[in-house]
Amino acid sequence: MGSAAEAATMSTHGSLAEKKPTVVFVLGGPGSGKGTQCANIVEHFGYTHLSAGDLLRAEIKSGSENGTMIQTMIKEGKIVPSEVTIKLLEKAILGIDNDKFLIDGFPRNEENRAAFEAVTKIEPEFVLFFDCPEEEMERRLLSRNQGREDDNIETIRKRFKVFLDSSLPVVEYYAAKGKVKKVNHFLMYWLNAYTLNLLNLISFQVKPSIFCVWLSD
Ligand SMILES: Nc1ncnc2c1ncn2[C@@H]1O[C@H](COP(=O)(O)OP(=O)(O)O)[C@@H](O)[C@H]1O
Ligand SMILES: O=c1ccn([C@@H]2O[C@H](COP(=O)(O)OP(=O)(O)O)[C@@H](O)[C@H]2O)c(=O)[nH]1
Repeated sequence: MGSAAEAATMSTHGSLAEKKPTVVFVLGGPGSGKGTQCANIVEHFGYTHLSAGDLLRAEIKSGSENGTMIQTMIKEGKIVPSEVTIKLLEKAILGIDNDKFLIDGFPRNEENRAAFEAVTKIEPEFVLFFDCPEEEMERRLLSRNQGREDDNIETIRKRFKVFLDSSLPVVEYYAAKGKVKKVNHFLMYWLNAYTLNLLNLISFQVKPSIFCVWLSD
């Protein structure tokens, strides 16, 4: 289960490939601020924010047949099989009358990435990458207070490892294609004041390399 080829053959009604929305992937470690900044971005620009994690948590709540499996994977900090997450993303995108989406927290590994491209034929416009040190992410997650079952120190450590081993290679893949706009945590401390700069980065499509000089450590 879960290969890109298998995902490509699953029923997708072909509609996402037809809709061809603009997609921006928002990536970063657990607690790096993806959700927080997506909320800022949608407030000012015409994007719809889709959090893959929120879609999976809603699926658990809905009592679907996959609910128990998803719950176990999230508790363990593991990555849910691509076909499950991609189906939820597809359903959400097709059900929303917009053509610009911020996809937050996906793709989380190479297999997610390859399966999404195989199924949807969509390449992201670019990737917004929130780069934040582990100790800062840990501090934030432990005080996030959203009652999440995975915001405990044991699962957090597992999620950090999965991020380093499986998710960073996805960022590197897109960086090699010149598609990554990196925002570092020093900027994020000031992000409320600097939100407009972040938004300009998106709306004017400034070359990532210029911003990497400005934004990175
Ligand atoms: N720049 C920041 N400085 C301090 N705390 C932040 C910052 N951005 C987000 N947070 C807080 O950190 C926690 C994790 O942020 P969140 O956006 O949920 O991260 P992610 O979606 O990447 O897991 C939240 O409680 C949020 O309020
Ligand atoms: O595409 C995704 C997105 C999320 N998850 C699972 O959902 C959890 C929480 O992800 P989310 O993006 O909501 O939170 P973050 O870890 O970034 O704080 C992850 O650890 C994974 O177990 C997943 O399997 N695939």
